[in-house]
Amino acid sequence: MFGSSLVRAYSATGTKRFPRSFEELPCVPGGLPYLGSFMKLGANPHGWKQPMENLKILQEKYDPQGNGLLRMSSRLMNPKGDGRILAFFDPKDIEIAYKHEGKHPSRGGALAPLVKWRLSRPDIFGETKGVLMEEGEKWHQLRGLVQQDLMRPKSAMQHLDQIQGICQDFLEMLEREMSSSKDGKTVRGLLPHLFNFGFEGSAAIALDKRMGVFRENPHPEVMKQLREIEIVTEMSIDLMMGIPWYQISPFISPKYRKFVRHFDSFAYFAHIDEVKAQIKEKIDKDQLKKSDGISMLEKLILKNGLNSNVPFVMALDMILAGIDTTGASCAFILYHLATNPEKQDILRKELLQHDPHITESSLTKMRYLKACIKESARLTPIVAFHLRLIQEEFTVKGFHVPVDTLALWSSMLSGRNPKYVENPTAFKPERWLRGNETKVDPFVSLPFGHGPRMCVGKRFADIEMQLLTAKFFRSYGWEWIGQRPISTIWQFVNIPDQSLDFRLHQL
Ligand code: HEM
Repeated sequence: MFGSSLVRAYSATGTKRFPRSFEELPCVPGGLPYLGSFMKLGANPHGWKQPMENLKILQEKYDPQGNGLLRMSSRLMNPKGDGRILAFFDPKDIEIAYKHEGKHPSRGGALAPLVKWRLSRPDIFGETKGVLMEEGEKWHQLRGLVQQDLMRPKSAMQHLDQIQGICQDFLEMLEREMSSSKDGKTVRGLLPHLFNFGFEGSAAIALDKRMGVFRENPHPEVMKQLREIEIVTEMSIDLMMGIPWYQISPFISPKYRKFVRHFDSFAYFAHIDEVKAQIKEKIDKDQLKKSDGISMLEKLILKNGLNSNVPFVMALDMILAGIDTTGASCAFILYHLATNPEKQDILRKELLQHDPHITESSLTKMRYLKACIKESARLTPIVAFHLRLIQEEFTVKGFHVPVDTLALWSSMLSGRNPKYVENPTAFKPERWLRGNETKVDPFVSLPFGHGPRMCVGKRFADIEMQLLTAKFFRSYGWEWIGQRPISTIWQFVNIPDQSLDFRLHQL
């Protein structure tokens, strides 16, 4: 009965030490019952558009000594741990927290509306909620089934030519946009096109199918589906952060019913039965063999069998998870390079040392390109918060953190904090190059998360961002003509708060 407190009170050498209790941590007080003080992240002045900025204000107010730890509460966000939430600000403490994420890391119940929808659609999801939403041993098994095919560096490299083809189509679309502008050089409102790039790239990798979004006349059905996803994404923060009436009954939550309608439309559009029939035919004719040339879906079917839902749900998740994430990341890269012409020149010099057709070997040598992408993710990470439901108690800065505490941190805050990054507001890709003496702690900026539950699409997202950036800056000089500085809006991921407008100079 006294086991865990005794372990805490005595160190391994038997000398007495007293971690202070969780309740003694600096804390954001108040809040409504059930919703708790966590909801102050969505209050004025920044609202849910910039909850990270609100968190910074709350830390300055309630942790004036700058301990780097701030306790909050919300039973909505963490029903399992009595509403305990702890925000971390110091990269050293973030590293410690990851060490206690357990064998089956969990991001808690933040995606509850999506889980509810999946459970109500057994015809699509069957025995699995997908790697994004499964928990515990089921997540572990599922991740094991897809890990190798998705995370091996070679897997992504097999798609180099396919993605370069998509980049080429994007460039042709840009030419059309420019030639219809007054000065023949301007493109405005590029963000939706970048989302389309994420969609086209993910669909090509997952299904080996080109959707043709950059054609002069894209298929209206495909564009309708992209709109469905846009609606779902726009609604998701409202649903995730509001009182979950839909858990009592979907009938009392018109918002949830709308969310489901649009999600259904997208999921059924994937035409799973049709794709299944085509692949079955290939298998029957003995035409489907494990090789580099087959789609990710086909690889997963060969491993899991045609009757398993796992390959189809993974393909659906790849498409869903690759739209806004890759699109918004590319948007910020373009912005930072367009507003830093001297960095743009250094990048171009590197790109021009290689053949325009990028190969695995030339990509490996493009170190400045990768540093630009890392630096953009440090300044404007698209994921607002990283979450872990702590599975092993630990002590940090002398305070006890119990099991089932929901730990959260924001790369936006650590990445811009002068305590951890020298001259943090400057776009300085050089800081990520080997040999640079001003080292940045790796836990300062974690665009893809960390550990066994980190982003499973990282390899694909990396090559998509690298190829698009390389093609764009080799072909044009990019000049930003929007307002400065750009800021972010949290819309499931952080996206730019204004239209992406550029003037392009042909090289
Ligand atoms: C630049 C683009 C992307 C960024 C910045 C990004 C970032 C992230 C982050 C931060 C996580 C949470 C990791 C954690 O909890 O430690 C995540 C999870 C995930 N991402 Fe990505 N992502 C991107 C693109 C993609 C793409 C293209 C796919 C398609 C395969 C994808 C699929 C997933 C999946 C399935 C998970 C859940 C993994 C799990 O729970 O085991 N992501 N992503």
